[in-house]
Amino acid sequence: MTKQQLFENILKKRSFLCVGLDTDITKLPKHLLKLDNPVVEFNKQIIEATAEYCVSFKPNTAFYESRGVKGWQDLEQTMELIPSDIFTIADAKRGDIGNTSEMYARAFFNKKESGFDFDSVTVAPYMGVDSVSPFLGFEDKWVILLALTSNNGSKDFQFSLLDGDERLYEKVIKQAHTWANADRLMFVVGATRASELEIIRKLAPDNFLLVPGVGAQGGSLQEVAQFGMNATCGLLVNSSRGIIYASNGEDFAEKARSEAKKLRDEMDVLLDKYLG
Ligand SMILES: O=c1ccn([C@@H]2O[C@H](COP(=O)(O)O)[C@@H](O)[C@H]2O)c(=O)[nH]1
Repeated sequence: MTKQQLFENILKKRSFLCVGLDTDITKLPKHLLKLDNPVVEFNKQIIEATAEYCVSFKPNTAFYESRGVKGWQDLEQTMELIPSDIFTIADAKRGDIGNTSEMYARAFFNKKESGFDFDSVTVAPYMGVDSVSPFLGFEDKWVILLALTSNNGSKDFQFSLLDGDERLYEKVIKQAHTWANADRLMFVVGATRASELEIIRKLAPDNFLLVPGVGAQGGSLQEVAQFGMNATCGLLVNSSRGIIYASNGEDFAEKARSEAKKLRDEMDVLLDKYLG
């Protein structure tokens, strides 16, 4: 999917919501556990209930990898259920020496070999250009590079001051601009770091930002939009637990739908306010 197509979907749906499919089998509603494939059934109902209100789905691969072969099969079946006009993110946080990164890229982008055809994958920048460029070798696919993460531990390294008063996350963003342009490269910025968004927008005026951390982690959607929105919206705001576990009863899909709609309705107002 191109940047323009993503922006058109945002305008059409009046939403920049990304629903996180972080499906933990221990948190599923009890009535689903009797089924042969509870994770896929749960995801199917969540996708059907929320697709109208979001422009992206983001399975965090850890929730599937932790269950071995069955988890990978569930992820593959889940991906088949996502409508083709919705942007997909493999939140896998990969990156290794070049030839290994090439294998990771094939795992998420080469459907013929692996069964997966994600639009994008999250990548850690720490190992540098040769660890990221294999992902960029796949035409029309996106790299979403970790810049400033939402967790407390982000302070351990990402805020470190380098020579000339530059912080490590700023260097990541600047350097990454020499690897790819805003048509193929997004950055992860936590919603809990909204105060940094003004600086980040100066460094990355045109890039989409994937912003996790609203909902369960307490980040503010209003602040993210105020400081982070650009002329093509430039934001994909993720909520996982706040939507998919809104209820663990038989009404889980209905409750997920209302949570997604609530966020979409707020986004609609914010799009009016900042994009006109
Ligand atoms: O900085 C980061 C990077 C990734 N994540 C991931 O996003 C979701 C957030 O889930 P919630 O339930 O909405 O808190 C999850 O998959 C994280 O691994 C992040 O939170 N922060």
